[in-house]
Amino acid sequence: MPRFRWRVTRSARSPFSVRPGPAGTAPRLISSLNWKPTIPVNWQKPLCFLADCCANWLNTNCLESDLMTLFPAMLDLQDRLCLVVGGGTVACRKLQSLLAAGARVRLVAPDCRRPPVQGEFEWLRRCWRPEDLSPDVLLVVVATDNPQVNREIAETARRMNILVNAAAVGTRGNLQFPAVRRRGRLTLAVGTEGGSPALAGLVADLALQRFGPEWEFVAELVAALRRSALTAASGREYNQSFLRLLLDGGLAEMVARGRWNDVDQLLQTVCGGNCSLAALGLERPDGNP
Ligand SMILES: C[C@@]1(CC(=O)O)c2cc3[nH]c(cc4nc(cc5[nH]c(cc(n2)[C@H]1CCC(=O)O)[C@@](C)(CC(=O)O)[C@@H]5CCC(=O)O)C(CC(=O)O)=C4CCC(=O)O)c(CCC(=O)O)c3CC(=O)O
Ligand SMILES: NC(=O)C1=CN([C@@H]2O[C@H](COP(=O)(O)OP(=O)(O)OC[C@H]3O[C@@H](n4cnc5c(N)ncnc54)[C@H](O)[C@@H]3O)[C@@H](O)[C@H]2O)C=CC1
Repeated sequence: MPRFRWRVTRSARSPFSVRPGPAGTAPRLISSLNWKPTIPVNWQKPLCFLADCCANWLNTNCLESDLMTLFPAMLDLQDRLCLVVGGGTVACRKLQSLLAAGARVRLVAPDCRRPPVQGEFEWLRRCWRPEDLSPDVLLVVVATDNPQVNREIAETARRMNILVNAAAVGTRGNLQFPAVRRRGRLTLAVGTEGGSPALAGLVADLALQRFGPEWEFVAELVAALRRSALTAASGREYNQSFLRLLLDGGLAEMVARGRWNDVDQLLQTVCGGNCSLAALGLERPDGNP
């Protein structure tokens, strides 16, 4: 069966409105659709009302996630205060990712089902209170199993310009966590704008298979190369052509197989005679100079 999908770019609007007619005449029905309605005058007001109701309903119930074009960004959360409300599996997963990012985390929940294996956090062992959203909170994860509480926290936080990660259905947030996999400094982050978080996880897993453990070293190497040989001033094309030559020359495979002499050889061929792992300040993982 074909599946209809609303394509609305901003908030949904009723396609109809009523404008007052000239003095003494009935109000006019204005349609923004390419359809000129011939509707009996006494139907016009109820029809507008109905269309408004539909638009409101769509706005609050269906279109929130479809409307968004989220801006993907990497946040520096080091020492920033993040609040996690709820202590279930979901909240604990988010707690763990925030701690891994170096955030200062405050958990507000009567229980904590899966305490993180690593990292320290503050735990207010009770239910959420409005004063928990102090102005020094940068972001709040809303993950209780109580929809009303979730909505209240999210609304209060948005009013205070605090970023809201709404983990639960029916709560409106403005920051979603993507599925993240890492190879050292190479971060693979996949999002589906709330469409299917499980798919995001699956695609991230596929990407991780494609970029195996050797990519951690590859990313280190090209970062060192960028600091020394490649430069921001040279622009993208210059940088990319170097990187292409290295990758097409089999850099990742050489690293994966520990062929460090070949890596040095490739660096010399592509980047010039003096370039080598040692010259870039990188230790060979096999310990040889
Ligand atoms: C909007 C968002 C807000 C946010 O939480 O940030 C959100 C919302 C919701 N998730 C729900 C369900 C599930 N979420 C997961 C898993 C993940 N969810 C994550 C992110 C996001 N989830 C954000 C959108 C991101 C995007 O779309 O790109 C990931 C990527 C990152 C992370 O959580 O850190 C992590 C992947 C972990 C990984 O593999 O890396 C699984 C699978 C599992 O648990 O294994 C399920 C069950 C299967 C399914 O439903 O798909 C429900 C329904 C709850 C209910 O039915 O009660 C809601 C609420 C709703 O849909 O309104
Ligand atoms: N975003 C995501 O990835 C996913 C989100 N969800 C949704 O996230 C929500 C939480 O899911 P789970 O962790 O599985 O729930 P859970 O039932 O395991 O835990 C709920 C937690 O909320 C706490 N809580 C309840 N009222 C509270 C209050 N007033 N103040 C502070 N804490 C309070 C409870 O003590 C408990 O620790 C649910 O709405 C669920 O549907 C579910 C799966 C994945």
